[in-house]
Amino acid sequence: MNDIVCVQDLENHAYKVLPKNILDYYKSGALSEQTLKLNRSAFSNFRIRPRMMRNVTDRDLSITVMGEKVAMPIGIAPTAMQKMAHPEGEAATAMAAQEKGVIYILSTIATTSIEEIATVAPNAIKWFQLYVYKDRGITKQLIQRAEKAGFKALVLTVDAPVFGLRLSDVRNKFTLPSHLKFANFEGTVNVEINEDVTGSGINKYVSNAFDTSLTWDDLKWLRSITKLPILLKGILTAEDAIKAADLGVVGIIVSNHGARQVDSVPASIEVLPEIVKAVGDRMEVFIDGGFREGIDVFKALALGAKMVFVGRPVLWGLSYDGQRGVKKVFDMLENEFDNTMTLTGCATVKDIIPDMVVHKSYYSRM
Ligand SMILES: Cc1cc2nc3c(=O)[nH]c(=O)nc-3n(C[C@H](O)[C@H](O)[C@H](O)COP(=O)(O)O)c2cc1C
Ligand SMILES: CCCCCCC(=O)C(=O)O
Repeated sequence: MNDIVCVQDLENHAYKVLPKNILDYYKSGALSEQTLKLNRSAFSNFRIRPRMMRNVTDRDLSITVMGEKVAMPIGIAPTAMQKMAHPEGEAATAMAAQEKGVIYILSTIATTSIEEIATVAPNAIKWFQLYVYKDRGITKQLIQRAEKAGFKALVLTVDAPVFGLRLSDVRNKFTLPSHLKFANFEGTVNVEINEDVTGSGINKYVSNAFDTSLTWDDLKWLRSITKLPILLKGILTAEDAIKAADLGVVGIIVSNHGARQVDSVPASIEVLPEIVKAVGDRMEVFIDGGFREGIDVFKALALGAKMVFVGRPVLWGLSYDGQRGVKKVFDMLENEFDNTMTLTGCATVKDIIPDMVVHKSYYSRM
C-alpha cells in the first residue's frame, strides 16, 4: 500500500517518528500560532477560474529564474539544522534539489558546511541564506565562501533581528543535539547555546550573535563585498518592497518566516497582491509560507509570484527517507501542480494569468 501520497501524509509520518523537542522546533510558530494557522487557511479565500478546451497535451512546468532554467516554480526555502531530521541533513536535501532541477537555499545555520554542499551537489542551483553577524568579519567570510563554492545568489533574511517566541522551544529548552554542530562556524564563532528564561537556547545564541543594528544602508556594504545578486527574505509590506526596489535589490521573498517571528502578521498569500501591485514590474517577487499543495502554487503564480518556496515539507521528507523523501515531496508537488495546470487550461507557466485566481468575495458580489 502507498500510504504517502501528499505532503500532509509526510507531515503525519514525521509527527510519529521525530523526537518531541525536534518536532516542536520544526513545526512551531510564534506564540499562539495565529499566523501559522492563517498561512494554510488563507489559501481557501482564493478561488480558481479554470479555462477549457485549450490543448494541454504538451505541458512545460519550467521557468527561468535569474538566467537559470529551473524545472518547476517550486524551490527549497532555507531551514536550519537539517541533520536533526536525517543524518545526511542538508546534503540529502541539496542532492534531491539537484535531481529535481529546483533551486536550493542553504541556511547560514546549517549542520552541513557550504563547501560540503558544493561538493555533493555541484550541479544544483544553490543560493545562500545569510544572517548578518555582529562580527562583520564572520559575515564577510561566509559570503566569500558561498561565492567561491558556486552559490548563485545571496538571500538576506531581514525578519530576524531576534527570534520569535516559540513557546514549545522555551518549554523544551530547545538546543542543538550535542552530536551535531553549526557546520559553517567551526573555529570562527562561539556557538554555545544556553537555555534562557526568556526564550529557548537558540534565542540566546541569536541575541548574542545576530546584528540587530541592520538597516537599509547595510545593503551598500553588502554590495561592496560581493558580486552575487541580493534578495531580501521576509518582506511583508508594499512600503518595504518599494524601498528594496529603489535600492536595486533583484528580488524579494514575501515571507513571514513560516509564522515563526511576529504572530498576527498576515498569511504570506494575503500580502502577495499588495506587493505585486507595488513592485511586480520592477523586481522578481517570490513567496513562501504554508505551501503544501500544487493548487497553492498555482494560486500564488496567478497572483503574481515568480515562484514559491517550501520549508517544513522538506523537513518532513527528510525525516521520512532522506534524499528520497525530499525528492518525493517534489514529485508529489510537481504532479499536483501539473494536474492543476492541465485542468485549468495552462500548458505553460506563462498561461497562469491574474484572471485565473480571484478573491472569494468576487462570487458574493454577483
Ligand atoms: C525549522 C525551521 C527552520 C528555519 N530556518 C530558517 C533559516 O535558517 N533561515 C531563514 O531565513 N529562514 C528559516 N526558516 C523559515 C523558512 O525559510 C521559510 O520562510 C518557512 O519555513 C516557510 O514556511 P513553510 O514552512 O510553511 O513552508 C525556518 C523555518 C523552519 C520551519
Ligand atoms: C541557533 C540559531 C538559530 C537558528 C535559525 C533558524 C531559523 O531561522 C528558525 O526559524 O528557527
